[in-house]
Amino acid sequence: MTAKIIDGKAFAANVRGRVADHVARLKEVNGLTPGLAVVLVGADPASEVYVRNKGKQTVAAGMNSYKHRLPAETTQTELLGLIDRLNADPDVHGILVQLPLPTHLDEALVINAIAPQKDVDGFHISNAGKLATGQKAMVPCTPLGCLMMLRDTLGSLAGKNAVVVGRSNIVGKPMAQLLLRDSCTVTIAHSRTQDLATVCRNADILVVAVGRPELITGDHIKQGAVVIDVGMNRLTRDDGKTKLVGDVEFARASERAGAITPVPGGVGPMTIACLLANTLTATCRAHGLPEPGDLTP
Ligand SMILES: Nc1nc(=O)c2c([nH]1)NC[C@@H]1CN(c3ccc(C(=O)N[C@@H](CCC(=O)O)C(=O)O)cc3)C=[N+]21
Repeated sequence: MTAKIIDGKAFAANVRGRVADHVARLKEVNGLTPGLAVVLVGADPASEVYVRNKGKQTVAAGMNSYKHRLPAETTQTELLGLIDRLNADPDVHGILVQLPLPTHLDEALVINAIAPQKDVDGFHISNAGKLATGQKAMVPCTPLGCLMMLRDTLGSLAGKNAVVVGRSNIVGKPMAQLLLRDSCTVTIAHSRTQDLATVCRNADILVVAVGRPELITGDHIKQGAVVIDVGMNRLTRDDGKTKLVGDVEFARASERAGAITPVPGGVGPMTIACLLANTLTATCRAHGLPEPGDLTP
């Protein structure tokens, strides 16, 4: 079998289009413009590019983008002060603090200082707890994007065996919660799992987010499985150029999978589209308006 390639780029463009339609209506009917504040501490070049892309797409969807660039030596008190101001600002509906933060800053403390209803990353302890207990939450963007692509590919996920490789708070754990909510039988595997290939070969749905280039090979894939590759590993080739590869060995895996996401052009673009969707959702909730049902889990 040769897998269907799930076009995350096209899917993301469709999501952004739907967000833009909702935003246009919010403006016209309610006189509201969603606003997303992005906070970047320090000057990591990769982060700069990524933050610039987010800003562009935010504006293209008709939303306001507020960028806050702080020097690497910003103190915790200064950063918490900015978050307080953004929490109190009625024009800001979503706040994203770009991770990782410089090591002298306490990431958990900073994230938990964001007002949970403005936490468009879904990283706040309150949102994680709500997701885990089936309450309405802000859902992390990457798992939300993966869920949308899985539902689009498979229809109902009920009863499927889902294996999530990776147990991070930002992808693995919330992904497992979302799959469980959709009535999958969920296994969370990780770097210490014994006989990973056997565990993975049981998966109708395989979501990989371990950050190890091409750890998952064809040998790990059940015939016809749907494979979602969250990995983004930048490798330097012999000629000095860099290339982006996932956590899945794409060529081999697509000989067995039923459908698979590429890297780049798979999960990455969906993450940003879902950030915009979450900002729209946060705006609707802040104003007691009906939520965009097609853009929330
Ligand atoms: N608070 C916080 N929230 C985040 O969501 C967050 C973060 N911090 N820190 C950094 C990571 C990284 N991240 C990416 C999302 C999309 C692409 C993306 O769209 N990639 C494209 C192109 C990649 C390329 O060619 O460089 C693709 O996969 O096709 C990349 C990276 C979000 N992050």
